[in-house]
Amino acid sequence: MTPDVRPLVAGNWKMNGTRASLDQIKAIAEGVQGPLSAKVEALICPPATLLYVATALSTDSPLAIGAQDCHQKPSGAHTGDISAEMIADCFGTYVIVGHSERRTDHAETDHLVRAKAEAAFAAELTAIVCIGETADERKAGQTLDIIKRQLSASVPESATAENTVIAYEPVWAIGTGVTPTVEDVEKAHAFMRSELVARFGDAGKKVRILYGGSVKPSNAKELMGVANVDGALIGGASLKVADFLAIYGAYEALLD
Ligand SMILES: O=C(CO)COP(=O)(O)O
Repeated sequence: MTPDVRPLVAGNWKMNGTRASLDQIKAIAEGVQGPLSAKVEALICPPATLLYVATALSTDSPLAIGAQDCHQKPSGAHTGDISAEMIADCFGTYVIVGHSERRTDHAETDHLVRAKAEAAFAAELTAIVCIGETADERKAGQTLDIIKRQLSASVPESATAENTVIAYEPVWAIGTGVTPTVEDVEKAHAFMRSELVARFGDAGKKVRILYGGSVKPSNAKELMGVANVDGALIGGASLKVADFLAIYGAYEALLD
């Protein structure tokens, strides 16, 4: 945790969810109502097909809704893509950019991710910029080099603590049930913090840095308690209402 920074517990549903899953949005929207919501923000990023209805279902809840990707242009001949403006038009307030699955499946570069984050800012969305090393890069001892490069090249110059969230997701920890040690998470997050402060000054002290990769109810308290970890980006466990709410609820004990 970072002093005076409101943590963000975010779920990334990836390519999962049909209209039947809207009941889960409703349950999460209800589940995050309560005193903890003043201290911890909750977000679900469903697939784009559910975005509009999901925001309608959560209007009376502190639950925020976001998208998983956007195009770098506001509109135009880009079959199959959605723009940041379209997300804002559906009342989404966040968009994930540069997830490792998009970097791999769609060959997205740091340069493109940065343009997408800029598109998000132009539409007044908060961009969650994902970075993280692969297993091979880690074995080669390049973890901090990769983090440094991705952070510097994927995050726009116009980033602020309000329009930008960083999600550190070691690729080898995604969907594997394996997480880095607390010491490794602490080291990576301290490094990101120092890089952000060096580049953005005081704003860099307040940019939220999420950890993502096999976050579960059983490890949430330990991981969320690490210095400079300002929340979680959760894949698989965010598809289960009870698990998402348990991870969110881990902050009850941490903020006591
Ligand atoms: O990629 C992730 C979130 O964006 C993490 O996924 P898992 O929580 O399923 O490991």
